[in-house]
Amino acid sequence: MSTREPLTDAQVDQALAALAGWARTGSGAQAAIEKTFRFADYAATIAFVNAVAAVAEALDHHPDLGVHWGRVVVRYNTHSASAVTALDIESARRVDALRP
Ligand SMILES: C[C@H](O)[C@H](O)[C@H]1CNC2=NC(N)=NC(=O)C2=N1
Repeated sequence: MSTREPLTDAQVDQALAALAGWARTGSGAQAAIEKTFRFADYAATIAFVNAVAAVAEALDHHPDLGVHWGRVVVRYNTHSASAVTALDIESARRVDALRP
């Protein structure tokens, strides 16, 4: 199965059980996965954003990012599928791996 095929809400929830801090928002065509990361200062915040951008370019799969002082909200879904897909889950794993 392609990594850009839609996952059901139940499949998304099952995959997220292994990913700390990630949650599904919405369901069906509105489903996305989201996690908030916190940082001690703005420089660390932006360094993380740049690292996430590098992951996104490497996978050709790009999250919505909410960038705030000391806080970044990372949100993935697959636009072309109007769904959460295995590629979103893999992206979440790679973003988690950026943090010690
Ligand atoms: C041409 C390129 O592969 C597509 O536009 C990619 C780029 N990044 C993407 N990112 C996300 N989140 N969903 C997509 O469907 C998507 N499509």
